[in-house]
Amino acid sequence: MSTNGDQPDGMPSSQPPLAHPAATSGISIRLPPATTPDQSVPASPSYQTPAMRRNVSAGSLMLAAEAKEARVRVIYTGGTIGMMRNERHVLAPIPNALVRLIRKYPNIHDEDYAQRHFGAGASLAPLVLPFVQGESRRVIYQVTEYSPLLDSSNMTMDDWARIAKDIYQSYEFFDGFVVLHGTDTLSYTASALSFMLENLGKTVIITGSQLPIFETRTDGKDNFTSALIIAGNYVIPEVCIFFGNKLLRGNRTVKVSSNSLDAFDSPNVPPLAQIGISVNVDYRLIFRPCSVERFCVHSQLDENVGLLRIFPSISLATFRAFLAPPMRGVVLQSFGSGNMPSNRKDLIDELRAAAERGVIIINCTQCPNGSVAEIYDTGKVLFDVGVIPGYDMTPEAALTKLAYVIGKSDWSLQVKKQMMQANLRGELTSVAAHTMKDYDLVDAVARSLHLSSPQELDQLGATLFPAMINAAVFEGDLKKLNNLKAYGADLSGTNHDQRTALHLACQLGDTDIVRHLLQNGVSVHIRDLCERTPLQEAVASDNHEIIQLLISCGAHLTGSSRAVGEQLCAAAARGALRRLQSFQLAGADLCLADPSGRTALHVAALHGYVDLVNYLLPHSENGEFKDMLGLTPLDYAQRGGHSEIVRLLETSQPDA
Ligand SMILES: NC(=O)C[C@H](N)C(=O)O
Repeated sequence: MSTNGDQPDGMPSSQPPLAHPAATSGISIRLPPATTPDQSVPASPSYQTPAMRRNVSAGSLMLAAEAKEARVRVIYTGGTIGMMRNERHVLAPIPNALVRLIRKYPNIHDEDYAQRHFGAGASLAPLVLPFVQGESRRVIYQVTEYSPLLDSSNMTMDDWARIAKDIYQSYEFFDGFVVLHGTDTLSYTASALSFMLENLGKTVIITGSQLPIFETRTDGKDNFTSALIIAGNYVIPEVCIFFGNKLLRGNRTVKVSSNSLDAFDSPNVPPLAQIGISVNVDYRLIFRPCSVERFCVHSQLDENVGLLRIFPSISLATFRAFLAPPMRGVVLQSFGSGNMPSNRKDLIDELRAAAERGVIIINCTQCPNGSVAEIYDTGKVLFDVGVIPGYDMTPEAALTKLAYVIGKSDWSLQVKKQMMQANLRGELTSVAAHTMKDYDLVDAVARSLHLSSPQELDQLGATLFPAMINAAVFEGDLKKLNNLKAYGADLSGTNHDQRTALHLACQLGDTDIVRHLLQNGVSVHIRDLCERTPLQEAVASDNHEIIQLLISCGAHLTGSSRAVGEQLCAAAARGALRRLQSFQLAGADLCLADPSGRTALHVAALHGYVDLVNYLLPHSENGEFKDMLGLTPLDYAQRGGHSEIVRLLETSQPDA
């Protein structure tokens, strides 16, 4: 790995999806046209625009793809991070200031790299994080600033929906997402987004700061750069919060301090990652979506929800008013392990009546730490009147989950209640953790090797488990895979070449194992040392069933359009029809050109493959592309003397 992060020409591209407009312009990252996604509609790949094809065939080749890069979209909503003191001497967000500052800040933006790769002086050019030792990818990022910028106290559910939709619309263009946000309501936004972003496969990090980034002393710079590094380099398919050197699961967080730089805590779950000299991710804690479904957004939240914190001598009038229509969901913040005054028949009757009216009432503790449980008579009384246990959910998570669940108009009341008790995104712990010691198997090996320190054990696990998982995948042994998981192995773990078990299973073409790994949350987005994804392995082995499985899980092609064009041309030169079909199934635009501007159709015409020409023609806009020599597929067919193909191409011309 070169120390400055530049890669030699010809390295496989790390460009995320082909759709990335920077792939065609080589200058700036632009976003796809804004459309409003239907709720729960899967994202559709949009990397086949005619403009893109024209650009590629015109030889406007992507410079950015030459370096090993990751693309991160930054959504800047407001918050102290971008605030300055106004004429009233109080902090308020300043429009159009953040990006201007970043461009001048060499620790956050490498102007030299940006100029070399995206063109000189382009104020729209993407921002570039200077290369970070120890991380494999240089982060290229684009900031979308919202208008108006908001203090997070002014944010509403509509703002959450806007963020969710923006992530949805650009999902395939970026490797990860960072949301800059005020800290006051950040835990609410993080919790809400964790539910709204369904089957999330990429890293989403929300961060902000306690001191403005414009000030000499600021936590904003560190929080922002660490969030960028993690979002670009680590596949953590969760909505996280980065603050105070810790990466926390968003829906487990609470803001615990209004002035400490360590403003957030996750009382019931340890940090997903800690940032010291290096980034240490605890992959065993990552909550992974385990259904074979694509990423989508559910933006319909119900606003008729509330938090009712009981206190000694609370009046019946207050209680009744709070539970009255239009209220549809209430988080009852009870005492201790879920208790309320059991001698207050008036309140209990009110709760029973509300539950019978269909109001969903969730019991969460007022304590910052711990869970509700049926331990005391004063707690059992709530269960008995139909109040649902919220286990160890934070009030923020319980409230936003209620808004999300009640907003699911196609779920019955019974399903909604079940969902409130289910662990949807790692937001609650409903059963005691299993008792098997995580590292039993590794312990046994360690004992025989006389290893003892926790670090040595961890290292042994990280080395042994991927190898053992791969052996099980190679043997097609599902039982062994399950056993390894029970022993504490992370099925998403990577080998030293950064390949996961899913890469191997796709390469081997074992559909059952692929399905099993996907159902166990193994990410489809992890790229190995050579930048290959599981989808590329499936294409290379021409396994259409596996390609479809991966696509239905949100996989998409990555890499520059030129690289795909080269592979299409290579397949066409071999007459490999099935490979072309594999690429098409994987979402590739069959018109993508190689560096000489030649498409698969040019090559198939030159080599006289009639079946390929027949297959490619309907996807090829009449086959009129010109390569760098100005030659069309028809010219190639004529020069090759392939009369059947000449006829096919001539009859496909619009004026034929
Ligand atoms: N530190 C902060 O960002 C606080 C600010 N009031 C906000 O939430 O927008």
